[in-house]
Amino acid sequence: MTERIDHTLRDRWTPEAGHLPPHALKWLRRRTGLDATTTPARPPAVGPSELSDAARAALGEVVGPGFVRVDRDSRLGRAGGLSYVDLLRHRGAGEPAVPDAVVLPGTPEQVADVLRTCVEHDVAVVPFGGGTSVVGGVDALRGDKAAVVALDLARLDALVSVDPVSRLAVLQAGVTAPRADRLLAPHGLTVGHVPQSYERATIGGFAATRSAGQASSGYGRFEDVVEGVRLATPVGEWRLGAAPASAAGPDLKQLVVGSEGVLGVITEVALRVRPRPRVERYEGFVVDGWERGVEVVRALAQDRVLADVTRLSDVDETEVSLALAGGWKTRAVRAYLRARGVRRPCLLVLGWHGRDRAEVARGRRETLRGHRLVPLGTPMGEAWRRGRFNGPRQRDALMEVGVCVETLETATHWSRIPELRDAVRGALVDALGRCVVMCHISHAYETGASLYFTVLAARDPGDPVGQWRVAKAAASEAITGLGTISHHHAVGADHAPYLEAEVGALGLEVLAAAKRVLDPTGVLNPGKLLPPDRRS
Ligand SMILES: Cc1cc2nc3c(=O)[nH]c(=O)nc-3n(C[C@H](O)[C@H](O)[C@H](O)COP(=O)(O)OP(=O)(O)OC[C@H]3O[C@@H](n4cnc5c(N)ncnc54)[C@H](O)[C@@H]3O)c2cc1C
Repeated sequence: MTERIDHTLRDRWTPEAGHLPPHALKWLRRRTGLDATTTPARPPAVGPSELSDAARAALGEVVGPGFVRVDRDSRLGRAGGLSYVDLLRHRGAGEPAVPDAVVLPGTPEQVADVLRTCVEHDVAVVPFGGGTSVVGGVDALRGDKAAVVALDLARLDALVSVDPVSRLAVLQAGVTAPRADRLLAPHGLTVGHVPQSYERATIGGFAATRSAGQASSGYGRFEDVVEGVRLATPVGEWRLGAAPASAAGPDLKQLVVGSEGVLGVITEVALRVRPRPRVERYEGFVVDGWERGVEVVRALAQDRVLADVTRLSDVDETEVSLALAGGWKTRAVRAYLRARGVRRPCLLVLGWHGRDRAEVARGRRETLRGHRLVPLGTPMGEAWRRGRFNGPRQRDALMEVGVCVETLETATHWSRIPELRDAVRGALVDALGRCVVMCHISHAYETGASLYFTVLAARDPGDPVGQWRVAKAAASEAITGLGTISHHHAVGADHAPYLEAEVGALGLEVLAAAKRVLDPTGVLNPGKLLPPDRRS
């Protein structure tokens, strides 16, 4: 293994502290009423491991004793994901659920043996990839089991095979996204999957959550690029994906993709890969008004000429981007937009990938044909590309100064986009009072699009977790019936109560039946995906 993510860092994204410039702080005070008094972080309490000596010894026999860890840092480092509430818990507001041990198998066969051992010893198993879940997907819940372990897949980090003729690559589940690109680069290939959690998230995690990357318009969502899966379950191994397309019954592979570790542990994924683009071009444009912007993106999607990256910010998100950037360039952009008569600027970032300049130019021409957009040029597009992984660092900086900052997402059909956006915005504002709610579309389809919300409010120092829980519940209620409870963050523990409204009681029965077959004793990821009364 050539690299490891430092999972001990759970109260922020990276070791480097984030930084907010004074003008941004001033703007935040004005818009949210923030007074910037913060409660100092305190490390959470960690109780003793409840894994029995017999279970620990048996797991040690499978993976080697050094790969069963019960020390405080290892356990705390796999306690929960990286949502705002997770970060709060690791700063001392509420207690994270801490696994009794961390188990690090080195091969798919060891994963299968770990599962059998956990069944024998009544131990719950939480599959853990990059640990970037923002929906409670890796919360160390034990359900009705005697103990719970985090099954960290970091050692499954190899490129298994490449078939350049078929453009297929098989990667082990613990390979992180940057490592996948590095492993495929010598073959001239890429997965093209670039979510904002790119730096930490894994191939297995993407498959388990039906992730969507920033270039999903060009490369597809993750489930579109999964050609096959290898799944370890307590009752045996399951391999799926014999051909590029098949009429051999329902697509069972898609039952595994998105199963969030409740049906089995994905150990390998066969991926449809593409030639690495040699040329990438990103440009910024402005559209006057959100409604107009939505019309443009819908037309691009329905005419099948979306750029590989297509991202439309609403007026508030555009305002925040400009306010946080500050400086003379921002003032110049504002003056330019005023001069062009733009009253409600909405930033549209478009990015094209291709083998050469000619291909990129062709794609650009097709996208822009017939649309009158106000150009901001490549500097604005490039600035977005450079900063596209900065969100989590900005979140750390905002948390440092006492901001409640979180995101949530959904998707719906074009005809319902205005209603859904208004409903979610309204619910968040009602719950939080003075706050900033921003929204963007970054995944568009012929029939609809995702809506991604970012919320900024002054943190309630008395009950920060409760403050967000109330707002999140209000937003989830608003989404129910209008859109999906998750376009790409998945269900986890947080959205499980809302799944029935989306897939129906029969849908839950089908999932529960699959779980009874593959995980009869219910050791796999208790409390996730299926609501509590449907798990067994
Ligand atoms: C700052 C930030 C930005 C994000 N941006 C995006 C984005 O742009 N697009 C997007 O789609 N998501 C995004 N996410 C959410 C998250 O990164 C994705 O859900 C990602 O797919 C999770 O990958 P992971 O390896 O970290 O999985 P984990 O968080 O470790 O696990 C996620 C779920 O999958 C299960 N799981 C993990 N590995 C396996 C396996 N091998 N077999 C079976 N089950 C498994 C876990 O038990 C858990 O339920 C973001 C998260 C953060 C914190």
